[in-house]
Amino acid sequence: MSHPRSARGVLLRLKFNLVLLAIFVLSLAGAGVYYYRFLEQGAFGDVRHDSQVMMETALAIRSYTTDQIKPHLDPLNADRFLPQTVPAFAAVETLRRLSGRYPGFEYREAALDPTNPRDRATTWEAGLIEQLATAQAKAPRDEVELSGVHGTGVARAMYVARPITISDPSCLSCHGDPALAPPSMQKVYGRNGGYGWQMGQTIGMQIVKVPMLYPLEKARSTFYSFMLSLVAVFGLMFLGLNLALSAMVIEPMARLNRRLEELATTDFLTDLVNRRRFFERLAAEMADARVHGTSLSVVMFDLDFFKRINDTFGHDSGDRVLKHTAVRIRELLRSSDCAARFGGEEFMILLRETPIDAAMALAEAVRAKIADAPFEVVGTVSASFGVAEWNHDEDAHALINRADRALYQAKDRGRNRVVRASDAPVQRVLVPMEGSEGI
Ligand SMILES: Nc1nc2c(ncn2[C@@H]2O[C@H](COP(=O)(O)OP(=O)(O)OP(=O)(O)O)[C@@H](O)[C@H]2O)c(=O)[nH]1
Repeated sequence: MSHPRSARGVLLRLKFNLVLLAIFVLSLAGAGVYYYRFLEQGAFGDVRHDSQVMMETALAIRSYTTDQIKPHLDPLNADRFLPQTVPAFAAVETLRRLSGRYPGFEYREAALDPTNPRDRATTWEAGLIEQLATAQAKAPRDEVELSGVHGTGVARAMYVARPITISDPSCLSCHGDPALAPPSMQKVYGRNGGYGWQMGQTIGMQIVKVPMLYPLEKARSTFYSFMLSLVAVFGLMFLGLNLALSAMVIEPMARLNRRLEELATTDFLTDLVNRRRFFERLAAEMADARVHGTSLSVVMFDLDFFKRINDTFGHDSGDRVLKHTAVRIRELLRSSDCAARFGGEEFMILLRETPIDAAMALAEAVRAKIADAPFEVVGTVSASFGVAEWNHDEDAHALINRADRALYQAKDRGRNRVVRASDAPVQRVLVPMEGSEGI
């Protein structure tokens, strides 16, 4: 009987843990998706910020070159062209030093028809310049900017691009009519590119690239640490809740169930098992005996003239006789035997692996144990016994009926004796009592 109880505990724990696991998996998935997006957005934000800073740095270098360097060095340009006086050159060269320290950070000024061939736009850059030119033409006064992600894997980078649109007429002194351009410049770059520019024309773009690999990897490792700590917290919670479940629910419930089971199967007066439990044990022992081909006997006995004891000494004295009878029976039984108070002053003993002769001997010992020593207050008490061995064909009722008939024969023959049951089945049907159904 302990198996179904522990099975109930296991089932309860299993259900509880499944619910817990489902909640955890859902929470983990929800928190994971939310947190990963949050970190990814943070990484994009950082990269965007870095690219803006870099773009502003390039603009600062450009304007410093135009305002502070170019005016001083321009007189020298007549003899020997100094590219350092060109704002684009100054910005590109300065920020190139930065990429030595921060690999992947790039600044470029790409043009469709550049003076310096190294500034020639790639196909992808040319497409961007077209887009910027279109946007700038639509909104000539606005600060146009395009940004996005370009490249894959390690080369994946965020770019920010701004158009280079001719707004200063002085630009045309070098890039308008080639005949008017400084000869020293033409000596360096030739006359093939970078001329014929118009005011308001978008001739190229400034483009900044900031690598995404590091911020995204940082976001990913933060994400894995977070998820790992969530799993660890859940593991501890899982353990704690299981311990609490055992201590606060499963164990008390099991104790309560054991107590209820005891109450439901024990006779409160004698502490022997009751009729219901006896039939359960009998069914189990019969099944076992059938499988193993062993013998099984029952001893049924009834105290003699018990009504007289009650009437003479009072009901409480009768109760004490019942109690002490149980004590005397117990002293003679093996732990594998089962004694029950069957009802009133009637008792039953189930003897496993016991043939009829051994059962008769045991019944005789019980009879002597009751009859030979007087009970307190009431004195000598005797009992009559019926003993039957199960024949492996009959059901529990037929076996009990045979023992019952033998018991009545013992009464008929003068009481205080043991009678062996006949092998013939009893025609008379016992009225089934509580707990005997279905046996
Ligand atoms: N004190 C006490 N008496 C009980 C209890 N249960 C049944 N009895 C009494 O047991 C008596 C049984 O009487 P009977 O069935 O006439 O049997 P008997 O007097 O023992 O006579 P025989 O069985 O023929 O020897 C009745 O008086 C019941 O009231 C109980 O729990 N306590």
